[in-house]
Amino acid sequence: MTKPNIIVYKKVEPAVLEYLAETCTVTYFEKLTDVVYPGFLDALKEAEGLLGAGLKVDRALLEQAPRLRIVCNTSVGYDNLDIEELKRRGIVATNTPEVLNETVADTVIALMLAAARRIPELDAAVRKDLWGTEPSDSWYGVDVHHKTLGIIGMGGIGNAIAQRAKFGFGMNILYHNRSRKPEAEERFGARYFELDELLGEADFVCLMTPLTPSTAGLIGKRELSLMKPSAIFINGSRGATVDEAALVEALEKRTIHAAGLDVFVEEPLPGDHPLTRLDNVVLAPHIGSATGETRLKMAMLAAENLTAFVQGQTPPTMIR
Ligand SMILES: NC(=O)C1=CN([C@@H]2O[C@H](COP(=O)(O)OP(=O)(O)OC[C@H]3O[C@@H](n4cnc5c(N)ncnc54)[C@H](OP(=O)(O)O)[C@@H]3O)[C@@H](O)[C@H]2O)C=CC1
Ligand SMILES: O=CC(=O)O
Repeated sequence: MTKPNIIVYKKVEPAVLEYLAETCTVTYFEKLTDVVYPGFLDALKEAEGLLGAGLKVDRALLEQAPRLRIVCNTSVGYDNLDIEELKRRGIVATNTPEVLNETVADTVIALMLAAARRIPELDAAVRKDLWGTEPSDSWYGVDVHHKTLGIIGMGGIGNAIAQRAKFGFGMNILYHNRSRKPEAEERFGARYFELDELLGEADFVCLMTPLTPSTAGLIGKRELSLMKPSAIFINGSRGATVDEAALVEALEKRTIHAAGLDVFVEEPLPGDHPLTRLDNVVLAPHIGSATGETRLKMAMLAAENLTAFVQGQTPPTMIR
């Protein structure tokens, strides 16, 4: 029996490619910088499966992919996929939930600590030989422990953040979500708040929703104005859940204290972006899940989804 042609468009471990090659004929692009990347459109014409993350899979792309039957994201977020259009065409889509929860929560906590204790700024000062010349109180930060954390989006990752914040740092947990989460209320003593009330109460506001029509621009000028002047805002979701211009203004005018950001409207973030000029923001290059161990698990889960599908089974983490 001939093996179905598939495209892997993101760098994955050789073990993942070997596993896929057992059931599929793989065309591999380590990094796809553009859909007109040499050879990609030709491969797309024959492809029955696509595996990777971030590629915008919309009607225009699907017009170029007449044989496509499955799209496997190596990410939990799937805002790159036009799900309605895929469904209309009977194409299955999968993502990688759960396996990255702990790693992304570590990143979010790292951003909270780095922003509160000004780690990147002070690292730079030490390297510039300023230790000993600056008065020590100019390097003071703010405490994280026992403060109030407001989590917007109490899903898999939100819960892993709450776990760390509650039991590691003794924080008081508030949350806002599309639906109530009795288990989180029970486990972390998390209290449900409407969005505006949460913004006014929290010392740390952490945004962890998917990017959807209902969350695009969820945090804008008005929402930023509701936060405390001492608030630290963390975005681990997607850049477009926040009005970035309004966030820059709030940080510049210090109407909020600081921010820690892993995601941006334009990625990679341009080197001359206004955010890069601010010393009260910690910037990370969308590395929430980026450890070797977790990225391997994510790629393997995507590969298992694809393999199950070509073998006539239901993929384990199908988007419904
Ligand atoms: N920075 C990074 O590297 C990473 C970023 N992410 C981002 O994080 C997102 C969340 O991941 P994950 O926790 O696994 O997803 P989950 O689906 O487990 O959780 C998302 C939560 O957001 C809630 N939610 C959805 N829409 C709204 C809304 N309009 N208002 C309030 N809450 C809402 C959901 O509510 P309900 O329970 O009612 O559905 C759910 O509880 C991903 O979609 C991705 O965009 C993920 C991984 C890494
Ligand atoms: O941003 C990463 C994801 O898994 O979603």
